[in-house]
Amino acid sequence: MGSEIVWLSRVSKGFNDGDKYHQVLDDINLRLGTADTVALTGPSGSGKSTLLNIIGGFEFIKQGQLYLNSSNTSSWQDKQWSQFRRQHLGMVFQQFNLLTPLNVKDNIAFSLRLNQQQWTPWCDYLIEQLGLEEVKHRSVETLSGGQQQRVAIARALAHKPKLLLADEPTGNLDEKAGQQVMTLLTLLARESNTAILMVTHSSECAAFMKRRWHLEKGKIHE
Ligand SMILES: Nc1ncnc2c1ncn2[C@@H]1O[C@H](COP(=O)(O)OP(=O)(O)OP(=O)(O)O)[C@@H](O)[C@H]1O
Repeated sequence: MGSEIVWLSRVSKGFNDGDKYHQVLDDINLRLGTADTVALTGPSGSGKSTLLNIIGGFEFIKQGQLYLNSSNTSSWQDKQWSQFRRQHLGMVFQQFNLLTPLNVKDNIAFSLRLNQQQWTPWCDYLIEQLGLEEVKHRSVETLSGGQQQRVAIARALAHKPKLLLADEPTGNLDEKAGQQVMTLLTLLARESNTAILMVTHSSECAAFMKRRWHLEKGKIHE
């Protein structure tokens, strides 16, 4: 084993669909190294979100092994999963899961506090770079979809995670904002050695990542 942050070995996953079994991932092997950046593409329903959910511990596997930070997760209990997520994982999913009574700054500060971390100049930098300066004291429920997406991105990056899982992180953004987000993500990967696995349908966004994985019919092609 090398310095992978994520290693999947012979992972299969499927779901029962009525009386049929639908195989989504078929004997997948993949490695994501420190500071690796990967664009994950594939047709709708090919299993991209399922793969992210497995790596984040939201879907469990019965076949194959998942190693995170060189540790085999098959023996992990809830405690280890929450510790890994708090300390090392940033997630931007299609639903932003923001805390709606709170304002922008408090949403970011709340997730830092969960991990006993303080607000740092990096957080101010994120707010500025993501164009959230003017709305930072506004309740997130009053923001547009694109603004909420940028808050979700700031929150996911605030603790400089080792691994960022992002599902269409620029889906609600216009081209300029999308490019700014991609520039930020690449900067983060370089500065903090963060590995990024990002689902995207945009070839412009995919071009910011070093590698590309295409998922189709249960298999990953690089
Ligand atoms: N919890 C679940 N129970 C049953 N089937 C599921 C579950 N999660 C995913 N699936 C099925 O697994 C397949 C892959 O879904 P997934 O959401 O991972 O695809 P995707 O590539 O992310 O799609 P999209 O690009 O449309 O978001 C789909 O056929 C979906 O219906």
